[in-house]
Amino acid sequence: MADLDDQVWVSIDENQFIQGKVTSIKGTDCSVACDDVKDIQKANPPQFEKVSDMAKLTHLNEPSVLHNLKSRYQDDSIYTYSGLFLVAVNPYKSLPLYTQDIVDSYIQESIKEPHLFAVANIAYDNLIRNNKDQSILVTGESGAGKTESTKKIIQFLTAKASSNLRSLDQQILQANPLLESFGNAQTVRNDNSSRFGKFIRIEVDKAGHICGATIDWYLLEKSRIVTQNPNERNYHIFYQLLAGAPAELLSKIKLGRDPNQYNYLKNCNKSISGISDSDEFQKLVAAMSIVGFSIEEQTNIFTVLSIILHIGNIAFSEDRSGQARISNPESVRQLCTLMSVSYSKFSESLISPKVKAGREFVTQKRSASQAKFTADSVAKALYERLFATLVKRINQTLQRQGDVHHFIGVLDIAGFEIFEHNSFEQLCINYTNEKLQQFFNHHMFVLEQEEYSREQIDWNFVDYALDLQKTIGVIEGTKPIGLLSCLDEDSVMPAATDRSFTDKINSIWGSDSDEQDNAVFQPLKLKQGFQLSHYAGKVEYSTEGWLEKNKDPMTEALCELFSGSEFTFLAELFREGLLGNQTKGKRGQFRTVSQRHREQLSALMSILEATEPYFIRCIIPNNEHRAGMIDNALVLKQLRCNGVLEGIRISRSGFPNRIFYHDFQSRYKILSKKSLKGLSSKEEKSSVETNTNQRSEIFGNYV
Ligand SMILES: Nc1ncnc2c1ncn2[C@@H]1O[C@H](COP(=O)(O)OP(=O)(O)OP(=O)(O)O)[C@@H](O)[C@H]1O
Repeated sequence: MADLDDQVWVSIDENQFIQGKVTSIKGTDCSVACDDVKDIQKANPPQFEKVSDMAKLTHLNEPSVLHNLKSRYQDDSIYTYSGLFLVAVNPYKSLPLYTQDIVDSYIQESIKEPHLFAVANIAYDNLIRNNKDQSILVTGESGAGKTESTKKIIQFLTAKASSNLRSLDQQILQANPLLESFGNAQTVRNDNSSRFGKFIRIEVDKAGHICGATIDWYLLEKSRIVTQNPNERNYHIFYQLLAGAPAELLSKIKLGRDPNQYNYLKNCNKSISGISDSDEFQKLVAAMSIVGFSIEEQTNIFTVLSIILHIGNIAFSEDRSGQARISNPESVRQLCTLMSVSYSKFSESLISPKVKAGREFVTQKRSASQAKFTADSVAKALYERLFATLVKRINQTLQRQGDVHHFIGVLDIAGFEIFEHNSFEQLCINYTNEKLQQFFNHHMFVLEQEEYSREQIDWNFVDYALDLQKTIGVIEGTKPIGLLSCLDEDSVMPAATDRSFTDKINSIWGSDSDEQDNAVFQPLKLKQGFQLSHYAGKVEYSTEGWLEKNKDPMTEALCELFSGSEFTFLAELFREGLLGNQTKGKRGQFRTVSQRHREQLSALMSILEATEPYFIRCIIPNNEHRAGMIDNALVLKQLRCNGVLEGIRISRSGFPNRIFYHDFQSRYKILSKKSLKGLSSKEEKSSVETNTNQRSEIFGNYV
């Protein structure tokens, strides 16, 4: 409880706090100089104003954290430490924080202010000192600044640990425009939104120089190829190609310049204000050359993009019996020439495919909408495979001969998502974040434990990683069967539907036990779906379309057709193992999206667990993309979702403050009976111990 004249925070609703001063205390009643209070939390003394590490705050509560971030942000101090986290608030304006001079200052450690460079610098130094791999985990919601932060970390590392080969540094930096052209798109939240997650490992040799890099990618948003919201766009590359490619190239790959000619591009935005797609194309081609793509390879890649756009233009009609027909056969013939596959086989696989029934093959009749669905699936699969090849090719260039001693990995992955409508994609991303948060909690636990035993302090610290296990168990568990395994089972059952899958998981996880109100899984009463409690909050998932979303869209016949193409680049896209998912499962089916994601995630977690991690939390300050403005509710929501508040909760359950003996002496010497002047550091320590033992009622457990 607060004392007279204390500065306090008063909550006026869940997300708003105002500062006040205690004016009188009578018994349990307390008057504060402000109105409408619900809850009071202590404010910090003035010397803590704008502290660069919030772990130092005497009162570590939500309003203090928000106030501190906000007042620093107003001074353009966008980076703040919060214990193990570096919090980065998107400035939405260009700040002079990333010049070569600033890079040099962080390398020389002449600036102490929180910064991405400071984190990267420590990671590098620890790699050398501790002889251990390092990882920097950057998360945040869309538009929060993850990709920009990742680029800056890599900029710093290439400067600090510059390779002996200048060309390699350049290639690492230039891989980015390539990834952005093919993996980023305009969305309502961000004009340059990454639609995939990535883990970039910067590899270092024994001498401490960069000797290579490897990029892993996760969960590319394939649906965007086929449909986009009206205020968004398809992937940048399509617009860049149409706007910037020379006329001869376009004519060679059978493309026109106008995006309105293509179904996959015409129903959404065509341009982004302030961006020239044509200039971006020139930059892309330059980057492709630096990364080592030959002109032939570039043309092959652009041809596949043309194929995708033409697949989107295949028009289907139906005859009287409901059998699909291709109504623009001439254009589809041209498309087949571009693909170097037989027209009859291709059209058959779309409108009347042969499928295995027992030992025999039977011809299936397809409606126009079914045929369109298959064509769209082919386009999506082609794009994903093209993206996979591109990254694989970049990795080949970035892998140098020479011994990789250790790496610093930078993970740039979407943060926790709670939308109005949450589907399979949100479950995958939230599951990933749940695992990453568990990793963080466990790491924090281990560090605390080490610290306490070093200081020989009695402790009873809980491993908060276990809190998250219940939810993770529901998603990935095996007993009785987790959501994802259940989905995989149903995805290969001919008779299963989204409804039957939902009923099944509800009956497994949503039993009517006494504990049901507290259970992490709850069936939804009014909708087809379920609710899951994540550390960041409860999320309702709708299960519509999950079976289709989870299946590999390519049939065996289509894979065979493409892998037999004379256009070898296209055929190679269907080679075994490209997506790591083509090794067939037990029943001869292709791997599902969920299987692949679980495998990738588990590989990622094993890598991360063997590293020393650093955590960067990017925050979007407002939804208007405006500089200098903080939306309290929005920022608090993110601090909850990204684990910063969870981290604070955990620190508060231990010993929240750590003060050097010397600082402690100067701050509290007035309370000591003895003179504490001129003590050696050893004496300082013992005098702090004596004084705190005597006055534990004053210091509580703060030291
Ligand atoms: N440090 C920064 N300095 C200046 N502007 C920034 C900075 N960080 C982010 N921005 C601005 O915010 C925009 C969005 O940032 P970014 O693309 O990095 O977000 P993101 O978190 O990666 O989003 P998504 O998940 O959608 O990919 C950038 O295009 C840029 O305009």
